[in-house]
Amino acid sequence: MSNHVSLGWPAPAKLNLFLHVNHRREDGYHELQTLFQFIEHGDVLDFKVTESSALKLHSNIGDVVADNDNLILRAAKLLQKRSGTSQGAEIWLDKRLPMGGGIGGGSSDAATCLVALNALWKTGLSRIELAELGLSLGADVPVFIHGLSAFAEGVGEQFTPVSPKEYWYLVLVPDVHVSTAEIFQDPDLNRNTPKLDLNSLMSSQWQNDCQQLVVKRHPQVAKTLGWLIEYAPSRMTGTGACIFGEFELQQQAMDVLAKLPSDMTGFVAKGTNISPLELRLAQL
Ligand SMILES: C[C@@](CO)(OP(=O)(O)O)[C@H](O)COP(=O)(O)OP(=O)(O)OC[C@H]1O[C@@H](n2ccc(N)nc2=O)[C@H](O)[C@@H]1O
Ligand SMILES: Nc1ncnc2c1ncn2[C@@H]1O[C@H](COP(=O)(O)OP(=O)(O)O)[C@@H](O)[C@H]1O
Repeated sequence: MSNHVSLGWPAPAKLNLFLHVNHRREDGYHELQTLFQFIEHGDVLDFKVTESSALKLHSNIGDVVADNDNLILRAAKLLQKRSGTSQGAEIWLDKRLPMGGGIGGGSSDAATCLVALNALWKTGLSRIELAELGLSLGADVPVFIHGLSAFAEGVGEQFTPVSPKEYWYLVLVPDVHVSTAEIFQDPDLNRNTPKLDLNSLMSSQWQNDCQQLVVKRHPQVAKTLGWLIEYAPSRMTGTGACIFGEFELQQQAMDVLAKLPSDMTGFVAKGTNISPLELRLAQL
């Protein structure tokens, strides 16, 4: 086996351009209608295939996430089990995305790991099979595996590729952790938005049904949204806490970033309807 390290596998972030909560099911899960778009900003993973089945992760986040919980190692183990391969891997994670902010970094890492190792181990699973594996790790993993901006329904597992406008975004990261479970359990969540067909959704005004509640519960999110909305149409992604504003031009987003108060953080990135992971896969 060679010492070759396969470098530069991107794990991009996503934004939920809209997020509607339609219904709470008997099992407590919520049916959603949401529009995912990737952004050109994310974590980066490197992989070295090994002959022994051991899996080893090196990362720049230390032990913030225990190995047993890390979605990268959990994804690699699942693929080993499902494919029966005897190979292992050494994996390096360069974590650049804020964690738990609704931009999907953990899910994207898991998806990149499944797609990259399936190629490097030559385990030959189809995209659909990989997405099925990924779904057991989290509702947002399949869209990252398919790699195209998509409208998703159900609990996020049924989707249709769509091509929303690729704006430049200024993404602000409030220094607060919003628990997805807590938001979905909150009696005040607006969970009864009527389901609409895709055409009506694409042409209606986009909103995030979790935003009002998160803003009420977390003053830091309210303050961040209140600041950004003065400069651009802005909303929350996922169950928070990140807020994004949309701009026609990179320079406009950079100009607003330059005005950011010292107690706020953020970054500028372009929306893209094809995941950067697809481009890396095509280079193999
Ligand atoms: C709602 C989204 C939109 O992108 O939020 P973000 O995580 O991105 O903020 C995701 O689909 C989230 O997916 P994921 O982050 O995998 O959620 P999970 O860990 O599976 O769910 C955490 C908890 O939230 C609740 N939950 C989650 C998803 C859903 N459709 N209905 C729910 O009621 C459940 O109580 C679940 O136990
Ligand atoms: N590789 C990983 N990167 C980020 N978070 C991870 C990872 N593996 C497990 N996690 C766990 O998943 C949680 C949610 O991660 P993340 O995907 O960044 O948030 P969100 O779904 O809100 O965008 C983190 O708080 C962390 O405990």
